Amino acid sequence: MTEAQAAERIAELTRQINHYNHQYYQNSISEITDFEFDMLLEELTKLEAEFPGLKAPNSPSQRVGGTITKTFPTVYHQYPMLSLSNTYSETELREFDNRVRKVLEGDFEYVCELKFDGVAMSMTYENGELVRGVTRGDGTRGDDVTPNVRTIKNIPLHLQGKDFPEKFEVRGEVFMPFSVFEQLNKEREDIGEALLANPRNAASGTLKMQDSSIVAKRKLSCYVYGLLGENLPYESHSEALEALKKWGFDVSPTYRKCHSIDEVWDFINEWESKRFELPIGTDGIVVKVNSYAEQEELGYTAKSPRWAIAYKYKAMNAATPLLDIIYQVGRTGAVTPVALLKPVQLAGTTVKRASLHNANEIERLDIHVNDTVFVEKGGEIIPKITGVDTSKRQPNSPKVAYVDHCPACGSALIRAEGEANFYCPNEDGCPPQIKGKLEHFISRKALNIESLGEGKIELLFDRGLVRTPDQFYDLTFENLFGLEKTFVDEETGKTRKVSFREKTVENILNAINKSKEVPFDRVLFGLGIRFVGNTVAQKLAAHFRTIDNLKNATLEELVAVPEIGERIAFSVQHYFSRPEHITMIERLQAQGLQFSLPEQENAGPVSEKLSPHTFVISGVFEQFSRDELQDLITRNGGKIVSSISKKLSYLVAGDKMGPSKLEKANSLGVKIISEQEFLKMLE
Ligand SMILES: NC(=O)c1ccc[n+]([C@@H]2O[C@H](COP(=O)([O-])OP(=O)(O)OC[C@H]3O[C@@H](n4cnc5c(N)ncnc54)[C@H](O)[C@@H]3O)[C@@H](O)[C@H]2O)c1
Ligand SMILES: [Zn+2]
Repeated sequence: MTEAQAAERIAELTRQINHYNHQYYQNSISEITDFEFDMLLEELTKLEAEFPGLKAPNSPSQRVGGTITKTFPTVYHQYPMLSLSNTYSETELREFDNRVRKVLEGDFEYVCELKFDGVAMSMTYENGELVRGVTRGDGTRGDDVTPNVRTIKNIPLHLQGKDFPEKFEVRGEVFMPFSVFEQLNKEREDIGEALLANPRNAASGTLKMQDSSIVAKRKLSCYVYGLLGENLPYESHSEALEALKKWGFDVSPTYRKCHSIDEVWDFINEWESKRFELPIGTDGIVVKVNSYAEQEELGYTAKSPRWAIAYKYKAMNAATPLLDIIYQVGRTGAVTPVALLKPVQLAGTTVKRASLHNANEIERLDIHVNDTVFVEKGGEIIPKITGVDTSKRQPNSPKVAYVDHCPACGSALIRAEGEANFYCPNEDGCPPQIKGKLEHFISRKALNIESLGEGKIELLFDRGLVRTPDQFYDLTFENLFGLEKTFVDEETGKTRKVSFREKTVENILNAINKSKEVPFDRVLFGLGIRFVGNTVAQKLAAHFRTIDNLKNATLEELVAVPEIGERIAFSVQHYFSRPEHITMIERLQAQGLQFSLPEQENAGPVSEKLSPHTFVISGVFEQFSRDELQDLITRNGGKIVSSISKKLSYLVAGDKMGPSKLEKANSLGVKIISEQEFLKMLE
């Protein structure tokens, strides 16, 4: 390669790596696999070594890849948060060991730890109290996300015992367990939101959220793996880990001291498949020299310590022919393509299907009919297609054409601007949407009609007994008794019989009757309005109190509710614009379902003290949730508005208010008051 060719290639690699870094760290999106990314970076590093004159001082090979955001306060790290050099090969791991042994004399120890796949976090403690949580950012400066870190249950706010240093920093990995991730995606699918790609991206996206109460619901977790500070009384990494455990931190019990690189290699082999049994994602092993004095001797490069290396496992993948693509239609009409594959063994399971997410993904992968594709199983349960083996492509094989009509009802599909998914617009006439809506209505968080599981809904639908939720309430013993159907599982060929015996029918009718007591917010959730998940339903119910108020709300009134954006507001209005929906709600009301919050809470204003003032509330408050505060304002004659304008009477500012809001209020001369000052107004 000539120098000119190298320069061109370096420029191209730099551009690509910067782009993927930006997507990964700023937007929590992986456009390519970690392995592909690491290969690009390795290629760049090698070229720069060969042509040192072409190495730019700010090349991505020289810098930690992350970025800081503009939405959180920026904090300088006391100790830089570096990256780890990484390798996928045993040879390079042994080369690392050789380099270490050249510097250190005699025997030394390594500590091997699992590399949990999440987001690095720096936590500072003073006098035993958590005072700050900061992301890695660009390594020098990170985002101060303390309120979000406080919501993580296994990060102690106060330390146990007494023998901890006055001030120190702990490093750890914040991650989302698989079970939480799957539940979150299920909820997102339920309300028609785009699915999150993997638990790491979900964890990093969650930490960047402005509303800590939502972060708390996401159930993040943290394993700590490092201690830093001045004059600490520990001589090695493993001693520090033991101390951290004593003070109440969660240190994964999986680490091990090793006395040679062979022992390290054994540890790596041992976890290669065992890691899949863990409830969280891991992508490798971190090998660290144990003694602090020896770590200092080895030192650092600009980007990573010389005393540690990450051995990364290659994701398990296999090549297999694509047999077909089928299109599933969900409750909200979203169409999801699923690849049917020639069965192939992967990480101990037989894979027959893989998710393709959406039309963009098929386009990006450039899949042609009959292609041989690569499937990969990361930690996630559903395998994914990561690429096409183009060498096996049959000549003249056409590109896969995405369906343009609903496979279930034949309607022409639509795609809203900026959305990845196609939708079937036939919301009240498309069988999978109808069945999906019925299943949603009876689900536990909605009307909770136990004993009407999936197969039974299908049976009721097939017999023409129930098409809309109000028809559940017309069902009688005679309708149901004796109904029967045998289902065949497509995958396994096993059959399952659903039958309505006397006891079953009684249970169902009881549950239907009991659902009339389910509170308004859950009924609202059960209606299955797109983008109205259970949290949104609670907020709407608390704010509007009755279905009539909600139905008649203007767009402006809807977006004035905290957390309700235009997308939700439009969807709510669209729902109530359909006469079929109004008729159905009226029938449900006539059956006695709850369409308002109880009377006593529904009392009118308790005072007119705040009239005729307008309020915007922003940030997190000490004594009240935002909903409570908002309720307090309206019940005392004040009015909540959505945006800051010159006419606004007060901005009630809590902790962690966005800087842009503050700036706007200041520039318009709006009066800014604290929670305390606000409470004074009510005295
Ligand atoms: N797919 C993409 O588009 C894309 C883009 C950018 C980066 N990446 C991936 O991210 C990697 C670079 O990220 P990085 O610099 O954070 O490196 P890294 O994630 O490979 O290693 C450093 C990080 O490991 C984590 N870690 C987990 N367990 C640890 C332990 N026991 N001890 C110490 N650290 C531990 C820490 O968060 C630390 O910051 C790349 O190698 C690539 O795989 C992917
Ligand atoms: Zn359809």
